Amino acid sequence: MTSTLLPGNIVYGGPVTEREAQDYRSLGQYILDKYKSFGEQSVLVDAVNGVEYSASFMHKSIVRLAYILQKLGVKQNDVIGLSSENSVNFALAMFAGFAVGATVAPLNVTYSDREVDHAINLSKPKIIFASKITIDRVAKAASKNKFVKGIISFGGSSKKFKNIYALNELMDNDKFKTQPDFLSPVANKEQDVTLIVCSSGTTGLPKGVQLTQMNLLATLDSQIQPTQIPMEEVTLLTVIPWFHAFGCLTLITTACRGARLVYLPKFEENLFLAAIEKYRVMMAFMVPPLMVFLAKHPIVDKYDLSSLMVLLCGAAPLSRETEDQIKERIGVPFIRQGYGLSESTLSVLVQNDEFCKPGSVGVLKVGIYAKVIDPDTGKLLGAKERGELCFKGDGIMKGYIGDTNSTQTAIKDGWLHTGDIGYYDEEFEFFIVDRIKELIKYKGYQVPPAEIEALLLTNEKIKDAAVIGKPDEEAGELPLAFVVKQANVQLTENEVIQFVNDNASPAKRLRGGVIFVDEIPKNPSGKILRRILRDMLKKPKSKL
Ligand SMILES: Nc1ncnc2c1ncn2[C@@H]1O[C@H](COP(=O)(O)OP(=O)(O)OP(=O)(O)O)[C@@H](O)[C@H]1O
Ligand SMILES: O=C(O)[C@H]1CSC(c2nc3ccc(O)cc3s2)=N1
Ligand SMILES: [Mg+2]
Repeated sequence: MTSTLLPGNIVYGGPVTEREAQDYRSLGQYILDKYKSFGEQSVLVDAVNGVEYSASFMHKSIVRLAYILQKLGVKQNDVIGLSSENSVNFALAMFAGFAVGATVAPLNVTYSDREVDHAINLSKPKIIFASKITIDRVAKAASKNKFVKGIISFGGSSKKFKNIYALNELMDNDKFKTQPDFLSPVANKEQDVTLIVCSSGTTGLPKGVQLTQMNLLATLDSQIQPTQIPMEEVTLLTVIPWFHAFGCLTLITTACRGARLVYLPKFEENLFLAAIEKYRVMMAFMVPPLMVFLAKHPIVDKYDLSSLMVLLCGAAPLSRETEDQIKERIGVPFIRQGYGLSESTLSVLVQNDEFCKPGSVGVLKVGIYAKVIDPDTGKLLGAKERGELCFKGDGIMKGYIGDTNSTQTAIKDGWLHTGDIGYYDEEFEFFIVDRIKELIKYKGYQVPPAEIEALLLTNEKIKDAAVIGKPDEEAGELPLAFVVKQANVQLTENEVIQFVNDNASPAKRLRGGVIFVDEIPKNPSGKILRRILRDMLKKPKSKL
């Protein structure tokens, strides 16, 4: 399927022809019915302890937990918080929340006390699920906010909040064991918010992105088109956190497709590679730092990764060099980069067999419209012209919770303005350049840090790198690199500067210098936290 150009330089990914999820009464009902139909098939695998969960186990447990939530007073459109690393309980809690027609609000497990407080004040959950590692922070935040009536613990406890229930005790209680099935309330699909995901907070405080029942159901339908990547009965691996849009949406889509999803609660080098080998993983969800790990880390050679057929990568820029290195090193036949935002439910662009030029993020998914505009004038641009990417389609969020101003800036006439600069070529294949906010302004040139980072990563002595603009009175900003050296190598600032001089256009030279660091700060979905690097620059040199 190729995209078409509509009048006014609008690119269209083509119609959604398959309809299935949209005809259900709710997302919760769809997931329940899907799990029921998959019977004893294994659908989730905990790669840490090797426990496998069947679809019928998931169905039975979701039904029971849905009754429990109702007994605890959770009603349709009430909000349920969910603060946990990837675990079977995360999936059960989310799907049971969907079943009762509640709005599920996953919370980042790395949030500090202050950030948990910020996030729950956006979504105002009545009940919060918390795991052992988050319960103390959740309890503290709950005690300060009257709207939280109870916490359901996956393990562990806290003295900071009175009303804590243990999930296993609730589930074992005979009162809740009676019913074989659960009927989800009929949703008002266009209006009811089923998920509130927090944006990553890369450019500021995280925003509460409200996704409706229809956003999710329509996205699920777009995923079952014959042109999309098939996932039925495929073994997939994920370590992307489920509290993040990318992780959360891929958990939901794989659940509805009867895939076997092997998950890790956090990234651990050996465990990640061992899981691919042990479970003969065919597809893995990836973010660029994981791709760089596969491309560069010495221990990768110790594992049999021959089962890997597809790597699905998104969330941050992936360089064509890293892509090539992986193909050469482990011979993965397909690398499929995608591009999406919390605000777009899942990816809006993805590569396929036909459109997979190195460095591209692929073509529009079915049902999605795109346009590229001049960020200053708003003028519509054509092929090969760089500008702000805007998208329209069924997956575009309802809005940011409690923030009409930001919603109106982000969505105009139904078009989501992404804040990302990119372009499409003559075949309507898209390329991301960088975020508008992160472009370095050197003497009137716009320098995308992602391009310099990609170049630096091609250097064998460099393990990781990040580039920011260093404020400069004369030039505006000067490109400056933070560099992590590979173990046991000699590398000087001058060598790095020379390397860029030899391989990039003059505006990209590292005129701001090079700072060697032990690690590049990144958030759990693999995005470089440039604001932390900027703060480091402001501090006196001795503290670096
Ligand atoms: N394949 C990709 N290549 C480059 N950038 C990508 C890709 N996929 C996603 N992104 C980036 O991720 C962004 C969406 O991420 P997300 O919704 O998680 O939050 P965020 O934009 O990082 O944070 P915030 O909006 O809170 O500042 C996109 O706007 C884009 O900048
Ligand atoms: O649709 C797919 O097949 C995969 C390929 S990569 C991808 C992504 N989805 C999101 C959703 C949110 C976000 O911030 C980034 C991505 S990349 N989806
Ligand atoms: Mg954003």
